[in-house]
Amino acid sequence: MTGGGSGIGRCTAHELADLGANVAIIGRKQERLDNVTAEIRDDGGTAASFNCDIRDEERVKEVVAEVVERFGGIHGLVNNAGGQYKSPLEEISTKGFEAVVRNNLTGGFIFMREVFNGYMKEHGGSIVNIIADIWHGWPGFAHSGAARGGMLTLSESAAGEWAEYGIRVNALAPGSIASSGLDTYPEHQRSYIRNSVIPRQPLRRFGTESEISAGIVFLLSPAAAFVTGTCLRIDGAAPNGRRWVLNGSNNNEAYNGFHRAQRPKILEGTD
Ligand SMILES: CCCCCCCCC/C=C/C(=O)SCCNC(=O)CCNC(=O)[C@H](O)C(C)(C)COP(=O)(O)OP(=O)(O)OC[C@H]1O[C@@H](n2cnc3c(N)ncnc32)[C@H](O)[C@@H]1OP(=O)(O)O
Ligand SMILES: NC(=O)C1=CN([C@@H]2O[C@H](COP(=O)(O)OP(=O)(O)OC[C@H]3O[C@@H](n4cnc5c(N)ncnc54)[C@H](OP(=O)(O)O)[C@@H]3O)[C@@H](O)[C@H]2O)C=CC1
Repeated sequence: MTGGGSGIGRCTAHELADLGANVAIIGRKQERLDNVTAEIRDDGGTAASFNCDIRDEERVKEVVAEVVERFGGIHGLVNNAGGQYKSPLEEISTKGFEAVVRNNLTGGFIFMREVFNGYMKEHGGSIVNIIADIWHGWPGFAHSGAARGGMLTLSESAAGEWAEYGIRVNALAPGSIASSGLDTYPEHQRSYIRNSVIPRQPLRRFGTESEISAGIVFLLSPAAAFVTGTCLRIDGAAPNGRRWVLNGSNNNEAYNGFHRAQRPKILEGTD
């Protein structure tokens, strides 16, 4: 479980441990990892923490070997670690773009490859890659949208290539989830989500960490034995990228910046 020290990862680690799994809690901040490991042990479960930056290839190799040594195998991998910052596309530096892609795509790729080579190739397993609500883009988070879109197709490719090894690979896309991760954003951004994003979503509320962990557990479990190469969207039917068009009373305002000659024929005579 990468990113197991907080939020969705912590919640999923608890749920997996309750179901009897031995859980490897992976992340960078040792105190968080130790806290979650202690919580699970207090509840009677089995867990161990592994300090690791998912972008550090050599450390990932070591951690995969340590987990196999400690628990005897890796039957499930949850690539959950990730995050990004909000920025207009034109202001994202190349360094910032690459940092976000490395955290949300390359790191997950490294983990998948190492778990495949270090255990699953011989024994099979299930991989769940956490992405985001990236349909129709992710305005304000273009770097992360690009990385998560990459993670989606990476999951589909891996599902095709690794099916013969008994490995299932799926993505899971959370919508707006009331998690510790969301709490890291400044209040004005959170209130924008609360007041402008959530009301345009059919279920009109934030999702919870446990609603995401339930989906992860399903995809890891034998109940999903015939599910691979797909994406489970748990988002209350959030429109995300489409919100820019859905914002007005009709769609015409989306064309306001266009010269008359460029406007679609269907809009002629509507203003
Ligand atoms: C609509 C409302 C929705 C409001 C919010 C909507 C949320 C939607 C739901 C999503 C929820 C979640 O994902 S929950 C997960 C929450 N957690 C996070 O998001 C954690 C975010 N942070 C990180 O993971 C990392 O800091 C990350 C961004 C990957 C960068 O890590 P690194 O250590 O590799 O890199 P750094 O050295 O920090 O930065 C590298 C460069 O990146 C750029 N950079 C980094 N942070 C920056 C920042 N805050 N602002 C500008 N630029 C930044 C700069 O160019 C940096 O270079 P210099 O200029 O040289 O410094
Ligand atoms: N909450 C939401 O609304 C949504 C969340 N998501 C995604 O779901 C996932 C979990 O989010 P959530 O629980 O909300 O947020 P959190 O910020 O609580 O969780 C992210 C976790 O990832 C770990 N992490 C980040 N970067 C690295 C790294 N390079 N190496 C190792 N660990 C890392 C962090 O721990 P540490 O800093 O200690 O390493 C942290 O525990 C993230 O990928 C997030 O982007 C997607 C859509 C919506």
